[in-house]
Amino acid sequence: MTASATATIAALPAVETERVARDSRPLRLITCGSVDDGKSTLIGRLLWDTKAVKEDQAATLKRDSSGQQNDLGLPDFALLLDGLQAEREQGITIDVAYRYFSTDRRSFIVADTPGHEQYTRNMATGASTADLAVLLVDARVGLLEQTRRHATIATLMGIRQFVLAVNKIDLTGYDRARFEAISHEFKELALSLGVKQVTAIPVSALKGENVVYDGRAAMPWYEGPTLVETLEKATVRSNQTVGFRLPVQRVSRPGESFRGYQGTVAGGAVKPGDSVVVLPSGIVANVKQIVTFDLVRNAAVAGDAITLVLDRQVDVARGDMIVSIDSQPMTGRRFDAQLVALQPDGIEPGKRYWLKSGSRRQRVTVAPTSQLDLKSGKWNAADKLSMNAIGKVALTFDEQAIFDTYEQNRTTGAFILIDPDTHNTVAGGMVTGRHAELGGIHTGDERVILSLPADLAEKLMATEIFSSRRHDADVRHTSAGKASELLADLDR
Ligand SMILES: Nc1nc2c(ncn2[C@@H]2O[C@H](COP(=O)(O)OP(=O)(O)OP(=O)(O)O)[C@@H](O)[C@H]2O)c(=O)[nH]1
Repeated sequence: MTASATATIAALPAVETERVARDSRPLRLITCGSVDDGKSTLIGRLLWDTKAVKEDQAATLKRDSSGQQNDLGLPDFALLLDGLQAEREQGITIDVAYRYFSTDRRSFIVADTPGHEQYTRNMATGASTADLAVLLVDARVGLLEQTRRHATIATLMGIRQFVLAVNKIDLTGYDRARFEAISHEFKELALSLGVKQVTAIPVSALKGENVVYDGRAAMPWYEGPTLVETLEKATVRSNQTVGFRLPVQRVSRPGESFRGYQGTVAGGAVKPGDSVVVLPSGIVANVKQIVTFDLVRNAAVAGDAITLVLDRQVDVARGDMIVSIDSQPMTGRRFDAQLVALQPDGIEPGKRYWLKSGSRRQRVTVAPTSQLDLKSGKWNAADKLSMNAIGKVALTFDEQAIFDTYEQNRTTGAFILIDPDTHNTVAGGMVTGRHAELGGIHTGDERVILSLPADLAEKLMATEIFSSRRHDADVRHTSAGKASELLADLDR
């Protein structure tokens, strides 16, 4: 039942699982911990106690672990994950092994991110598809700087549910006060990151206490859920908070009479008759037909690979996006983003890259503005980013770009940056919004009469007062004071 895959940060869309969830989609989780906190033991224990380990693997495990360090006569669960090292690849490939397990209630996919160097990017990749993060600490040691680092990265990648597994609780003599002090400190950390959904659990991964089976015999003072019970109740992060998105991968023209636009639905749903807009051109059309490899369908949802047929001839090319008319993504030339720098050269100020998001590849200039200090959780001003750094940047495109925020859609809000000279992937990133810059009301002779945020300028220009009198001399000479009055009127 185990499976693994290497993924690049470009492959932010989910790795598919053949398993069908019993009552919902599988819950995706990531486990994070410092060296020796017991991450491998915990994952091994989860797989073992949920019987996700095949019999042949189980036999090997029992054999290999005989004489291992633990004298409890238990298999060394960490061995289950050993195959991973061999799967590591060079270059930009990021190692994330996906393990599958299930209970009667639900199935789970756990992203296991090995490696101590490159940890940030491995973790960012694993976290990008996860609904929940399990953070491990050693009960004897408590929270470490790493714990803050992992929690911060998980939050940045959009995770809003944390489980704190206070592991090796057996080695503290099941010390309740110790557990409570660590949980308290962690909850404060989580709150400072804006995460309110936190469950802290005292665990012995080695002995299997409070993982799948409860640990009441050893910890009668703990009345909360086990790790698996918590996971069973967690919510799945939805990728469908915005409307229909179809990044066009290919235009199919098998004959004169048929023209279809192929791609994987990246958000929302679509059915024949729906009105859609082709971006960036802005052409409106209706959906005539939805075809999959063998069927004509009456609807398609996120994750479906489809061919979309429209009711009129429109100009659509690879890299365009077909979206629902009433919930459109952002379009523009300047966006704000957060990214993880992946190459030794880091990200230089003002350098030009190729940006790839789905099937689209565009020229972009990247200007770092700040870097996250993972120790303090603060953003410090920075104009370049070194390898593994997480930074905020402004993206400026040569042409119109199309994005959702990553918070709204993890496919259409994610991208990678490619160095045009070396073809290396230099960063993986998430769009956080349109770049807020000072815009202005331009008069007919291009004089700026008032500088104000671009959104507000657009809003003002869209009003009747300005659009009808745009070239009017009165408006051209409107003073800043007068324009402010007009704005104040608008906001009333
Ligand atoms: N007593 C006790 N030992 C544990 C527990 N969990 C893990 N260990 C032991 O701690 C050591 C480290 O466990 P691992 O699972 O290899 O730790 P890890 O965090 O995966 O380490 P890396 O893979 O190096 O990052 C091993 O000797 C485990 O047997 C626990 O709950 N109780």
